[in-house]
Amino acid sequence: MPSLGRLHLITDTRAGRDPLAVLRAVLPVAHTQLVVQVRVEDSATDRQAYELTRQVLALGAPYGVPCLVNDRLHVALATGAAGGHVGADDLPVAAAREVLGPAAVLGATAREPATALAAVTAGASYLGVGPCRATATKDGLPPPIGVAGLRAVVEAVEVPVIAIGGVTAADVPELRAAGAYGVAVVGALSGAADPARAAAELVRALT
Ligand SMILES: Cc1ncc(COP(=O)(O)OP(=O)(O)O)c(N)n1
Ligand SMILES: Cc1nc(C(=O)O)sc1CCOP(=O)(O)O
Ligand SMILES: [Mg+2]
Repeated sequence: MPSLGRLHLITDTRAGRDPLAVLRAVLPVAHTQLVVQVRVEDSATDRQAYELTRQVLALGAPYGVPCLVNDRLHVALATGAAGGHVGADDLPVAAAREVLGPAAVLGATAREPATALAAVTAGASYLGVGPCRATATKDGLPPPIGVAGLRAVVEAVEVPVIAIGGVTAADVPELRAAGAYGVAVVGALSGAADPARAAAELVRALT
């Protein structure tokens, strides 16, 4: 399996956002470290998820940027994406691994060491761990686990840990010091006045 990028851009498909414009801006400056995770609103149709994934794949291909699909693993398979990401409300990790096959990248959400270890045992190739900070991007999250919570997970597993939830470039040194391999962001890029510049700052902090 090729090495995982350290900057995971999660698509922002909320009203008023333009995930493909953000991706076009970010690709030239971040492609060496970039992974794109296609995440659509729960209300989106599979067809919408499929079309967005195809567009992301087309934009990322010249740069060799891998694309993962959140939740909807059939969309990952149908589009030839590199893999997927699952959490507590999605297919169990072992089932997701069965669906995607042994070569795919499979991320799983974990918030504490026990579930992290279980996810890795079941076949996760990386973990998304958070929320590290408070975030308005997603409703219904538990309280932030902070840097200490992230470190506890890092110490329990041997796969890359991707910190998520309210992460900005300013947080990266502390998260990396705690053992995070990389970060996953929505707002830090999608909400930036200049996404290319924000991506460059994130990559500089991560590498
Ligand atoms: C890298 C990364 N980490 C965590 C998540 C969250 O996944 P999940 O808990 O399944 O929640 P939804 O994103 O599906 O709402 C993620 N997507 N990516
Ligand atoms: C989709 C998602 N999952 C999270 C988790 O902790 O499981 S936090 C999150 C949203 C991340 O967006 P932002 O970078 O804008 O905070
Ligand atoms: Mg999910």
